[in-house]
Amino acid sequence: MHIAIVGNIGAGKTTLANKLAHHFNWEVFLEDVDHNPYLKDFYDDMPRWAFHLQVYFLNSRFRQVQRIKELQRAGKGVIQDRTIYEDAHIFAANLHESRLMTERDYQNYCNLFESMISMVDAPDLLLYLKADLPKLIQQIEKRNRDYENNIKIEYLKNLNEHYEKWISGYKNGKLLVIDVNNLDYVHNPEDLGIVIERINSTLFGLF
Ligand SMILES: Nc1ncnc2c1ncn2[C@@H]1O[C@H](COP(=O)(O)OP(=O)(O)O)[C@@H](O)[C@H]1O
Ligand SMILES: Nc1ncnc2c1ncn2[C@H]1C[C@H](O)[C@@H](COP(=O)(O)O)O1
Repeated sequence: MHIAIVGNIGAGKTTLANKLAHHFNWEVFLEDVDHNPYLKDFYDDMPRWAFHLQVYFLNSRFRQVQRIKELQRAGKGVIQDRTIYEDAHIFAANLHESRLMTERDYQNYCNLFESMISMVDAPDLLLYLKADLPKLIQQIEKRNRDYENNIKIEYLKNLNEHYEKWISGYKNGKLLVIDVNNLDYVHNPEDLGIVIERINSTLFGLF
């Protein structure tokens, strides 16, 4: 079983991924953030570092996909925090549309993505955490990563629009959309229970 959690920056993916991994006793795959050699530079100067960062994330996500396949073959369950689809359909597409990535770099990136995606299996469940801008801003501030302090509201808004468009056309497998605006699974166990019930019901038809 492979559940992938998708959603905008600060939506609560990592927090939920850890909680679900604990609940189901499955492996968790988190994003390569703390050791990412480009992320801080990217936030300082997006046009300069956009392509480098996208290639870095694409490769790290692709490696993750290979490790997830191995675990699945061994019969293990996996929770994944963010997917390779989001790199291309959300972040790279947004950088291109916002003219922060050149046409030439974007086409080069898309060709690379196309070569890789044929070797990627869709998750058994794509769990989209849908959050409005105030919730995202509040949670990004709460997390307080220094390089994210200058993220523009416009950037988050554009990413949210890309998420809505992508999710509305997602046909690769089961999809569960959870509005997290009024959920607090950090402090309220009942809220975590609601999410788990909805996952069980979507995956196994329970409840
Ligand atoms: N539903 C929630 N309610 C309240 N706080 C949350 C919720 N989800 C996440 N948080 C908090 O918001 C911050 C960002 O969450 P995180 O899981 O790192 O988001 P993401 O991985 O999507 O960027 C963390 O400090 C986390 O404790
Ligand atoms: N593909 C990406 N392009 C640009 N930025 C990205 C990409 N994937 C992740 N990020 C950024 C967004 C956040 O600042 C960190 C971690 O993501 P989070 O949603 O907080 O888990 O990396």
